[in-house]
Amino acid sequence: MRVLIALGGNAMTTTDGRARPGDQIAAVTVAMEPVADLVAAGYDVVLTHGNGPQVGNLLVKNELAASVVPPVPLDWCGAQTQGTIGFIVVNALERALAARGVRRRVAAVVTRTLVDAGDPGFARPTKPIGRYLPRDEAAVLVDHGETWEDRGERGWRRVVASPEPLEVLDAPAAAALLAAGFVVVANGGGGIPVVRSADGSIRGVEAVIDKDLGAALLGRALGAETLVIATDVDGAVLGYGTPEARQLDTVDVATLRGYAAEGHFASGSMGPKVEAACRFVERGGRRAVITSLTRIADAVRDHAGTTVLPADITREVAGHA
Ligand SMILES: Nc1ncnc2c1ncn2[C@@H]1O[C@H](COP(=O)(O)OP(=O)(O)O)[C@@H](O)[C@H]1O
Ligand SMILES: NC(=O)OP(=O)(O)O
Repeated sequence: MRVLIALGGNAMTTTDGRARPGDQIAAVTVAMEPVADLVAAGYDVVLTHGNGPQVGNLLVKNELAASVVPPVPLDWCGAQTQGTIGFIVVNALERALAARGVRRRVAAVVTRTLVDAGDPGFARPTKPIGRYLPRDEAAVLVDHGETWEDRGERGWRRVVASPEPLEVLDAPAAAALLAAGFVVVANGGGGIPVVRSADGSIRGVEAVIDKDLGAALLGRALGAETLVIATDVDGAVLGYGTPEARQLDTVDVATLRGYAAEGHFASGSMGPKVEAACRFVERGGRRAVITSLTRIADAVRDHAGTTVLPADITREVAGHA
């Protein structure tokens, strides 16, 4: 069975979102344990990952150093995070597989994802990236022309353009590596956003694609049956942060979309995960699961977190807070 596992960028760092190298390696090392168990058990695993904290940090470095070295565009920063995160995921997974006596090669693919140059997302930044700052520090950067948003108790966060992913252009390369027996890491950070010019050529555009929406697209392109969206909470919660909070257990797409329309899932965090789970299932995936990093193996083998199924298979089963 082919499974696509999407690792959250925030879940691969620490709660302060600072993404120190040691924290990232430690978190990825832990995350690869259940992944290695699944590969060892014969599951056909594809990995993708977020890059929100990392691409935001890179952008800051880039801007601070602009007077010394030439700045690079945001899509280059995205490509660089695919390289770095892919590197630590490949190292950690190969190590975990070797510890289990499993001889499998792991490869990370630099992956471009097509977007529409006219996407309204370019005019209205929605994707939170980088570190959290207190309101007064964010206000200074807003005065310098950046867009920042109040993200609740953790503070303010910079937001950038996030167009809809239309096609994972390098999915065929990932498919060829899978067919050759590799475990594949692909479409990190939702893919490097690119547009197609009138002459057919491809060029990068400055944006950060939502990795969960990218994962839904990649999952279907590669024929995955199950999508697991692994993050830092156990599942999608109704009334999140209120005394009435209730985690969804098993839910069909139509019911889940209804809850989304009622505003239960925050934009830029749980909202796109819910949308990605719905799209994956609507486009032929068997099931999508939103759960925590520690429950990846349970989600694939059995049941964990919030499971989203096609409308004709299920109705909501009451969960717990
Ligand atoms: N309704 C909700 N149910 C659960 N989590 C929610 C909800 N609304 C917002 N969240 C937030 O979504 C976060 C996970 O999304 P995000 O930070 O983007 O994760 P990742 O970086 O792992 O992709 C959780 O830490 C939680 O604070
Ligand atoms: N690109 C992206 O969605 O990254 P995060 O999951 O880290 O926010």
